[in-house]
Amino acid sequence: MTDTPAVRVRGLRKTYGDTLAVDGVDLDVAAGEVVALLGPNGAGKTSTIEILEGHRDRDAGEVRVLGHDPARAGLDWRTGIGIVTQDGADLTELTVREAVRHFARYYPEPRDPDDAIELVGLTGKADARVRTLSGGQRRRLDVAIGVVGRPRLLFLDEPTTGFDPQARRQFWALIRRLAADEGCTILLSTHYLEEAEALADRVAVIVDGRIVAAGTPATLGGRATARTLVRWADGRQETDDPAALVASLTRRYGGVVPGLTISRPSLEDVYLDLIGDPS
Ligand SMILES: Nc1ncnc2c1ncn2[C@@H]1O[C@H](COP(=O)(O)OP(=O)(O)OP(=O)(O)O)[C@@H](O)[C@H]1O
Repeated sequence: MTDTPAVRVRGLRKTYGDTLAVDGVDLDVAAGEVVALLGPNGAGKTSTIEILEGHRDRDAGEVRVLGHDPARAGLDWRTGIGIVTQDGADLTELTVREAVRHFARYYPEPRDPDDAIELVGLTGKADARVRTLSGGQRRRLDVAIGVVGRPRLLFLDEPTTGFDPQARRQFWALIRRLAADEGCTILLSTHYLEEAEALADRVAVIVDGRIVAAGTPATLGGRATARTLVRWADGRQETDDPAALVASLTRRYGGVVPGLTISRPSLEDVYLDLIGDPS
């Protein structure tokens, strides 16, 4: 990692008419880091990401992406960035290989398009027309297009929507490889808590256009220091010292404690708490 952050955002604001979509977001992403944006529908994740990509204007705030303001940055800057949007481009009549080749031409040192297709597991569909792909296969193509230019910084807006569980695991492996082997910085949004937990060095939770919590998946919202819930066949207790409680239960039962489970709040528990879910 270098000292210059890949992304530095201060006081970002964006309104659409009367809707305040982004309300004073501060965000730093260090070079080489994987950061996940979490938040309910309409929280402002896509608006934030699209401003960082240079695809949307902002109303206020400082934004630096790879050291430049995306609202004014040139072609050189753009070639350092990979983008996977929620919608994807309209490529229906091209084949998968033609589509990836087309985008590879925009970059000075692209990957071999066939390598990018292989990275996302679409080799068997390289000659298929884009319109014939399933939803999950189409999303994989979007990811291939996002990484074909060997970006230093990759934006992924809900990249695994529609993926089957195996495809999601393969995608996670790809993201880890890009981060670990190529030093690629990654900012992604996702609704899958397990995806954030599997991939992100840090997560930021956005609600109503504001970041309400940020931290590592293990520590977000005080998760690491939250009390442990110990449950057994005929009781339950929250405790700071689960080992002592289990030892005393073991003595009480004279051996195996029936129905014993020990749990900390999951990332999903913490997240639902942060977004104010009453259930
Ligand atoms: N082009 C637009 N015109 C008007 N309002 C918009 C536009 N784009 C977004 N909004 C509004 O801005 C708010 C934030 O939307 P945004 O798409 O950034 O949220 P999000 O967190 O990405 O949501 P999701 O998880 O559903 O993708 C929402 O209230 C949305 O309706």
